[in-house]
Amino acid sequence: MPEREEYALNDPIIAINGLNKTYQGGFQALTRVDLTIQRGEIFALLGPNGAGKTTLISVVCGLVNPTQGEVVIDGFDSVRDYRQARERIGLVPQELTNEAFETVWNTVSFSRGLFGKAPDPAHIEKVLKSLALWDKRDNRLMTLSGGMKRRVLIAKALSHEPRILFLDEPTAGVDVELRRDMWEVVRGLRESGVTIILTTHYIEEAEEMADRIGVINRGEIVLVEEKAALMQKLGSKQLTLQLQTPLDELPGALQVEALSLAADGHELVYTYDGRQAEEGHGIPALLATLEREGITFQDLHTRQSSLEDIFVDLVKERA
Ligand SMILES: Nc1ncnc2c1ncn2[C@@H]1O[C@H](COP(=O)(O)OP(=O)(O)OP(=O)(O)O)[C@@H](O)[C@H]1O
Repeated sequence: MPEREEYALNDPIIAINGLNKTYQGGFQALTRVDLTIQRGEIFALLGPNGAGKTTLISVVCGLVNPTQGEVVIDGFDSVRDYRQARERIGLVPQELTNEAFETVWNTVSFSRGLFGKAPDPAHIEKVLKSLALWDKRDNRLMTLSGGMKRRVLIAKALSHEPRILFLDEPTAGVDVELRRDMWEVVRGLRESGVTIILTTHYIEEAEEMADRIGVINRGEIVLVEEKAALMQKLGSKQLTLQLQTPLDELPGALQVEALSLAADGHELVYTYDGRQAEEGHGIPALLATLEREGITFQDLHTRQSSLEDIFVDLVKERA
């Protein structure tokens, strides 16, 4: 393990190596998890219910001990150097666990104190302003809306100036508008230099926010990829041509894997990704073949597979 002094700025901010977690009672929630998180990125951890997302976050945050393996946070071991490691992390938990009768200001200031940090009203003010909570600073938590309560959780997590922020299902159960608000908040935090790891069920959220995406299923990381590369590699597109005259079957020249007839021969469906174009079966080649064969079409539309399709396929494959 690297000594703290040797830790370079371009080293990953989190390095997880060979992590296993077996809960008392014998349930293995994490199996050989290796994962690195780069400084300043937004990493989305996707997985179905019970996949191990919260367990993984809890181990990284030092709340749950690993059975095997290690986590190094900004150069500090999460077990051996617990205090230094934990100080670097802000955790926004899934559940709303606020003191109903406290004010926003007191709650957030108190959280900072829990990390042994000296009071810093200027920092608390900055955090509250960045989360649009400044006007509510003297309000009791019970008087806030659900969305504001969630922001208070983020403010608490940021009170001690962490470099890493974990958001466990940040927008579970909130309406679309509020979800978009939260995304703005998270983007702003990234711009201020905070590394962000979020877990989510909402594929749209990962698609919208993440620089990289990890998929966890049954305690194993089954994929980690740049979002753009993932979409390109696994995502496919479909071109549907509505034929002028229906076909009973595809002529020989069109009998390739990527092509099929649909809607009783009224539609020709072409499923493609970057590969077909490289192999000379791209759209121009298809259109040229159609012309040669005298097949005409009256309309067309395209559809791109979403991260959701990719995710469902991945998790299904390994079920
Ligand atoms: N304290 C515990 N003791 C025993 N088993 C546990 C404990 N905590 C979690 N588990 C089990 O470990 C597995 C992973 O749970 P975890 O909460 O990490 O999943 P998750 O991916 O966060 O799920 P969700 O999306 O539903 O929050 C589940 O099968 C869960 O029942």
